[in-house]
Amino acid sequence: MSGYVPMMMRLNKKKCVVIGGGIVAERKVTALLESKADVTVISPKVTETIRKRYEAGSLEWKKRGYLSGDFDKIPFAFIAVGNEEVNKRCRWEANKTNTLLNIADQPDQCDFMLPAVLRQGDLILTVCTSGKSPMLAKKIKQDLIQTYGNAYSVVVDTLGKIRQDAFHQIANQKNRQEVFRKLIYDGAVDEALTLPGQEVENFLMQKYWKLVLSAKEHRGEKDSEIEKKRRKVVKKLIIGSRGSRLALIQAKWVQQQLQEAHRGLEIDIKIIKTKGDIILDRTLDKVGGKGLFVKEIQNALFDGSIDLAVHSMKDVPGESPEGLKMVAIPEREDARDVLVTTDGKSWKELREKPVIGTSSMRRQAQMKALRPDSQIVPIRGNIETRMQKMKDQHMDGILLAAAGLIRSGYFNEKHHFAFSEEEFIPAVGQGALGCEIREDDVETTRIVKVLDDMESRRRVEAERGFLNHLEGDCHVPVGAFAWIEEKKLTILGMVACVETGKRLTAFASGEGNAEALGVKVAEELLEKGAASLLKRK
Ligand SMILES: C[C@@]1(CC(=O)O)c2cc3[nH]c(cc4nc(cc5[nH]c(cc(n2)[C@H]1CCC(=O)O)[C@@](C)(CC(=O)O)[C@@H]5CCC(=O)O)C(CC(=O)O)=C4CCC(=O)O)c(CCC(=O)O)c3CC(=O)O
Ligand SMILES: NC(=O)C1=CN([C@@H]2O[C@H](COP(=O)(O)OP(=O)(O)OC[C@H]3O[C@@H](n4cnc5c(N)ncnc54)[C@H](O)[C@@H]3O)[C@@H](O)[C@H]2O)C=CC1
Repeated sequence: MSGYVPMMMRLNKKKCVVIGGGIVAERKVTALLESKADVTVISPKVTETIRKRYEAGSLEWKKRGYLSGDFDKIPFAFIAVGNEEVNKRCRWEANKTNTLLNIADQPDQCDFMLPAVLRQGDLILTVCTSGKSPMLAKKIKQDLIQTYGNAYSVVVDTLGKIRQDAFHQIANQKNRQEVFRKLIYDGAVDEALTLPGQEVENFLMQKYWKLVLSAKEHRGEKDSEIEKKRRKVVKKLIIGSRGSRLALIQAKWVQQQLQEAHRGLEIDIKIIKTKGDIILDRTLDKVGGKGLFVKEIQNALFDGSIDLAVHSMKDVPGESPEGLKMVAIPEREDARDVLVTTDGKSWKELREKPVIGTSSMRRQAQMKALRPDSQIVPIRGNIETRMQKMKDQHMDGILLAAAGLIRSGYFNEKHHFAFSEEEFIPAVGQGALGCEIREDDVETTRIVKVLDDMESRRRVEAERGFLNHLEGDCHVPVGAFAWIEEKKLTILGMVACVETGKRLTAFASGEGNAEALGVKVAEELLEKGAASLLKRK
């Protein structure tokens, strides 16, 4: 038997008549209702399920046998009576009314037949044996579940979003298809299928954005006038940043990355002043230290004066407040701490009783752990001020974050000794930036999401899970460092004592939820007695 055209049909409100009310009719009715067809069942008796659907008002039921005239203005009819005489009359009438017919017990008289169906969300796999062996069709469908499991539903959904976006991003059809081809044939989809469900979308989006970016770079693509018109017009974006040199460097980096990803997008940087007088009139007095600049910039997001805030994740305490979200954690910079001296000594080579400048409890405690003889002096201000103070006050060294030095263009191996992350555990989120926006700002989400780096995000999430669980803040020497090797996330957490320099550490590895892994390490530290160190503020 041949000559079939497989079609996906949407029966929305189309009139369909089902003659017969047995178990086979019931199966057809179920399929029809799923497609929102306007169903009439004609049968003296019906199954329990059909009756319930009738009572619920989902279908019409004519409690009688088939009568000629039943197909009047009916485009589709299903006969499941099991009576050759009835089949014959139906076939004859359907030819006159141009009704397409399915006869459950006479494949050779069918205009169309129903396949066995496997659905994974919007992925629909159908199997048909052209009437030769419906049971085999059912078996093949069941076998297909092994290969096309649940995960496909998310993959299909995500590819759908990507494809929609690509129509805006990539005007040229060939280039667009090349991006799809790379995602689908070169392993990205296969890899996505091995990930936990909640990570699939993020993973594929990353791959997609990277392809879009590199394709544009390689071609040095220029928009033709027509392409420009086709491209969706995006509004101007305003990034909010603190005014320090480093903060501005970070904001400008984000600005540049976004402009590369979305040609023609206008982006301005607005400096948010962090003066005490502005703060006082907004009842922010209770938020101390680091949280202060973050809060102010978040307020600018809330009142709409900026669209995007660029934070150093190290400065962001706890979760985003309700109404805001950290939409992207870009690829993380070096997370290590650095000993800055005039001649690049390591901590071992420092003279006896070295004078070291730092105001961080975490750095102080760890310096004490390495060099119990060191004398810590407080030092504040931005990178430039601190380096100047080191010279003016003849300190032996100061402790700074590598990321800040690198971003500011100061890092120099001759003067700087970078600790390994294990010997000197970094602050939570050190070296990572966070892009925060209003939660309901769909357009900015779309624009900024391109910067999100899944690995960096997972690492930071683990570290923050750890910190939040300990309820640590900048007054307690807490540190954590997470890294990923062959998809496996490992986090090393630490709580230290400022006076003794004693460090308590714990670590855990896993592939599941990053935040939970951080919490696990925090729990372990609490069991080891971290609580007493945390209380001593
Ligand atoms: C021509 C067709 C017309 C149509 O109905 O559209 C048709 C006709 C007939 N089916 C019969 C029997 C069975 N049908 C099933 C099951 C299904 N039958 C379906 C479709 C079709 N069945 C169309 C062809 C599709 C194709 O060739 O692939 C499925 C795929 C879709 C659906 O109906 O929704 C659904 C699986 C749903 C699922 O995936 O679960 C089972 C198994 C079971 O129920 O477990 C049996 C018993 C075993 C056996 O006989 O093989 C008989 C003989 C009746 C008798 O012996 O008296 C006839 C008439 C004949 O062949 O003469
Ligand atoms: N296509 C398929 O997937 C399958 C088809 N079949 C065949 O389909 C037919 C129906 O199977 P079942 O639902 O199990 O049978 P069934 O005997 O349970 O149902 C027949 C239904 O038709 C109704 N009926 C009887 N005379 C009628 C008339 N003149 N007008 C309207 N309705 C009438 C009955 O009240 C009953 O509800 C059988 O011939 C069976 O061999 C069986 C299995 C699968």
